[in-house]
Amino acid sequence: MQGLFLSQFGLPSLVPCIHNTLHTLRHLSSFNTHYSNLLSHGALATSPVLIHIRGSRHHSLPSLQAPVNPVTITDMRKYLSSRGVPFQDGYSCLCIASPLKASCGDRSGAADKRSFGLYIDKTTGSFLCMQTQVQGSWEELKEYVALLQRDGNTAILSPQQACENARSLDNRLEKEREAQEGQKIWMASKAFSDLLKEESEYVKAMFSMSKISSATLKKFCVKFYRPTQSLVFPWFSPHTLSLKGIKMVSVREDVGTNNLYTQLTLPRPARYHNLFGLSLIQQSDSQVVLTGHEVDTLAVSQATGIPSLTLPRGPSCLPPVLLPYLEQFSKVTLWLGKDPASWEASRDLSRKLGPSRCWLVRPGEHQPSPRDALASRVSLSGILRNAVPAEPQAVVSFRQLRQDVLGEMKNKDRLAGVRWSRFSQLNRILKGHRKGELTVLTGPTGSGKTTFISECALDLCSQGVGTLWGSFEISNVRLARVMLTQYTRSRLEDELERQPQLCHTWADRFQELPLYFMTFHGEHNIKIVLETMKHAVYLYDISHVVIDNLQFMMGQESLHVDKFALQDHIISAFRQFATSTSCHVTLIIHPRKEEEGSLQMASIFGSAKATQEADNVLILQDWTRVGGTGRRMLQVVKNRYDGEVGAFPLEFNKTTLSFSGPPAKNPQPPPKPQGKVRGESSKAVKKLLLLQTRSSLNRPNQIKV
Ligand SMILES: Nc1ncnc2c1ncn2[C@@H]1O[C@H](COP(=O)(O)OP(=O)(O)OP(=O)(O)O)[C@@H](O)[C@H]1O
Repeated sequence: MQGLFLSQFGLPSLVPCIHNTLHTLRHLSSFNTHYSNLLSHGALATSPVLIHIRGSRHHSLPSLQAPVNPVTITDMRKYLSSRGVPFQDGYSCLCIASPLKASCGDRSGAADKRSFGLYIDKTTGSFLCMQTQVQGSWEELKEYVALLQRDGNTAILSPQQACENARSLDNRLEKEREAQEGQKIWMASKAFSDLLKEESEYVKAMFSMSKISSATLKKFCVKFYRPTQSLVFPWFSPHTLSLKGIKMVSVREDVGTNNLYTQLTLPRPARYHNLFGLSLIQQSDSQVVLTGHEVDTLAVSQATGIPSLTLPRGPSCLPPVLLPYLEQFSKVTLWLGKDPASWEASRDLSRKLGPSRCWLVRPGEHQPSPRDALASRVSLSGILRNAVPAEPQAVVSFRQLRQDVLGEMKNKDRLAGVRWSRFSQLNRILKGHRKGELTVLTGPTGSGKTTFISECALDLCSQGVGTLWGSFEISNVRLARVMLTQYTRSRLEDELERQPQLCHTWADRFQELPLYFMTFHGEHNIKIVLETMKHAVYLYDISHVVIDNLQFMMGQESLHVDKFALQDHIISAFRQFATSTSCHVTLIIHPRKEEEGSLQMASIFGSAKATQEADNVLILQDWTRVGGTGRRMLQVVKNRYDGEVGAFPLEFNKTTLSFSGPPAKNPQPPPKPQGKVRGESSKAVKKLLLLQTRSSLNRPNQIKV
């Protein structure tokens, strides 16, 4: 699967490397063949997550260290013009008549002009042919164009060729397996019209969508799967209208009035590229409302009649492969939720979509989420009319800033950023991890800087913060091994022999984290690193980049360049990157020299530029150096957000390689990711359970999910 990602987007220097990590662990404790047998006989493939791992385990990683050779929009335009290929300049894509053609005709009759275009992503050059669904890199597209011009004809692909063009056999089989599972669940799910009235009402209440009419649910083909009490949202191919996948959302009762929901997609999230509602879009539609949740789309559509689509993985992620489907809209309104994080996300996503056509709904007391607005009878059309343009203005008055200022005052805590779950003392001082900031960490050689920042970043990543590592000093495999140990809070290598299944269950969960690694090792040029970071932000919605460490970017430059000036230049570049992409950058910098006593702000290598540009400066103090007991202390010496500084002790645990909390006595697999939903439904869950036990409904055969 990782291979698909890489070839698909032509960015081979970003690889999730859990495969290698397990490989290393396996060697460490002479991992036996028993586990492989279990896998090949499918004994572990009881859940979609395991299916995914089973498939990916057999893949070999693509070649690392391939050069990043980004193509610019100017290059693309020039190339197409020089080849005499007419193109349309869209918002985020260039559109050409596709040189590819599927050998099977369009069977649905639903195809329109849009379906025959080939869309080229203006940022990456990767393309998507709507009719054949072939995706590829800019280089591959150039090959197709050359082929077309040589033969003077359209390149005819069979559907199978089309599939194989972008996917390995393993990948295809895995995908087909997932699709079959999805199909089974879909077939066993009930349309709302087939539920008893009482049951239908309770299900709606359970999912806080009492005001969503049955007609709307029918229009969007939403179903209910009784065995797991889940809403099932379909993913239809916009071209053939066949079922490509599903998203299941389930509610679990929580203490108090809140419920927890779990979400599962088939295919799994990395491949779930559904814009829910796309099959209902007409060619003539020129405006759309983008939401972060399916029920919000139902609410918008029902209350306003305006076409609405849901992002596949919540408010903060828009895979670029979906951009071609949004090209037809000259007005896109982003209404992603009711919290400040959704507001930030909408501003970030508007950059991808082209800000000139984007309008943003600012969350506020009178502007809740679409689902809540419908429930409390607030006019959704009115809220949409209040949307503000996303295009930044050069000069503004307080009148335009007023809402933002008041919003910041009201949501002070939430704006402080994502809070660490493992480092409460860091929350006390820094308040949270905020987008667009630059953090500098220093500490004596070997004091544990990498280990500490690895745990901090992992903590955030586990909460959904897309993270990209640039580990220039230690290999990605070693780093991922440290992270996996920190994630499980146990020595997994000791468990591999006794409980291989448990280890792989942990690895499965770890693999689902939004975590990526640059494959640069040793010294590298800052320009290439920055280019890779920019691409990662665009492709994977990364919001935290860790660079370990700055010194590895210095050696590539000419010997004649002044070292301090060079470092200043690199720091400015990272600062600018953080600001322009809204991405947090954490930069490890070695201290100036081995100084006696504890380190100070001035101990950081180079001029004062690093500490001037940084929003946060952290020092990992080694107490042994000042006659202490060997413990470490983290000192926050700069905090631009609210000025609070301070220090707290860090206790290192050698078993778990962690600076936080005790080791797990019996490591258990972590719970699946969960989120909170409104509390309307706790009672409804109980009632539904009662109703289902009492009623004489015939339950379909349970399918193991
Ligand atoms: N507080 C600690 N006490 C003892 N060992 C530690 C501590 N913190 C980290 N280590 C161990 O020390 C080794 C080096 O740690 P790490 O690579 O994190 O240090 P570093 O400061 O990043 O090193 P460098 O200066 O070379 O970049 C690792 O094996 C790690 O497990």
